[in-house]
Amino acid sequence: MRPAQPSYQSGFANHHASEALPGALPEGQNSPQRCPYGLYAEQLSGSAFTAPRQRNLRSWLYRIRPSVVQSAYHPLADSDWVTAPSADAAADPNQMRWDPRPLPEGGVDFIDGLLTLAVNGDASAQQGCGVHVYAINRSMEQRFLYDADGELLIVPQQGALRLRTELGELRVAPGEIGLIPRGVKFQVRLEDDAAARGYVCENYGAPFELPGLGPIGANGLANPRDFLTPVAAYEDIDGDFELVARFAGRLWASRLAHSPLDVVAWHGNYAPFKYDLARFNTINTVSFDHPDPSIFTVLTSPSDTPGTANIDFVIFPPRWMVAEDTFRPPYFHRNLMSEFMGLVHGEYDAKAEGFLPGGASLHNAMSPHGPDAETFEQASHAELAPQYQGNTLAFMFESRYVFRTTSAARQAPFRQADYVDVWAGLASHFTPEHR
Ligand SMILES: O=C(O)Cc1cc(O)ccc1O
Ligand SMILES: [Fe+2]
Repeated sequence: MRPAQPSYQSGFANHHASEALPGALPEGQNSPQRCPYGLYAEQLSGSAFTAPRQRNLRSWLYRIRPSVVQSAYHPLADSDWVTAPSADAAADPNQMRWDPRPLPEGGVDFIDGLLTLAVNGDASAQQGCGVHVYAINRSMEQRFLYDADGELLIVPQQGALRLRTELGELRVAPGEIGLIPRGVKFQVRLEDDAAARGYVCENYGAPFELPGLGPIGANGLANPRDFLTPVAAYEDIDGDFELVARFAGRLWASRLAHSPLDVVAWHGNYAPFKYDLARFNTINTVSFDHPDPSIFTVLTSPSDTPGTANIDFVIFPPRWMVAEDTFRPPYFHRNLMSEFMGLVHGEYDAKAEGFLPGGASLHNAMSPHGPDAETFEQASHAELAPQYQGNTLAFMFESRYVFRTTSAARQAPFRQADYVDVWAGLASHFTPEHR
């Protein structure tokens, strides 16, 4: 009943309808007295009932057993997963950078393999996010996870993942992203490779949505139809299963005697999705100067202040550089917003070396950053022919809230202690006697 290769329905936050058995979806209503095939109806609400229609999120799930059929929750031991606010997390204006986190030894699954680098805001207040890196070499078999604290934006860097969710299955490979909405039960399996690594933005705030396009017009950036949501798929298996809940910054576990992936049909607009970042319609200057990276926004989680995101998810994809008489790489910068960056593959145009695929950097509010000395030197003298920058895929989680790093991030052996020195070679070239 569960597919070898997943099938998808297209469209961002569409009102989808899907059934794995013919006629499993009730017609014309949500809660008939008796559901087809003896299924139970269960609503999953991703917004307040009274959220405005454009922001209202919910799906109706038709499942073999309702989710209440589980044991009591009991707390699990703490892991490397940290949630804001946390006494362990410290605000620090220092620019920070990390090498790729090493892949694990022994069997480590997605829950155990999640390590938090930074958090901001307050999960219980539905503000801010957690930034994690996962490094795993084991599939989740008998255990499942849901996150009550936020949605999970998963950015694989190495190794494809199979995200098996209540609402169907997604295959997400490096160069793609996957999103698991708050509360959706799922498990992560390794698809082809023995190990996998990537980044996760655990968004405590408003769910990610497509940014407004303003003068760009009706099309461009991430187009809605390229977002893919799974079709319904279920398994009817008895056994000993663990359902792990992330709740208010702790892990809890409940036991089930059946697989929680027992949703035979569902309809609604609250569902997981994937997106291939290669589908991003990149828009940039064809004249001069370096536009602000907001032109590369894939998804935004708005805050209560217009235009000032809880988190923007921004990518730096392959693109042509054609700007004339321009310093082409990212400019020197101090920003109200705080910038966490990762690299999926290739090179990032502001950093000649040291920012590696699987690595990360953090430039907190108003901390200066920008091209390293070598990049500045090269780009100041480069011949400005049209140039295709093909070997690159970087991304940024940009937030209005200062990122607080975990002690594990600050003390990590893979942290680059000397990062600030990448700018030390920027000497004065000031020549008052020559323009
Ligand atoms: O590398 C960075 O810091 C991100 C970034 C990229 C860019 O093109 C312009 C500004 C900016 O902060
Ligand atoms: Fe910046």
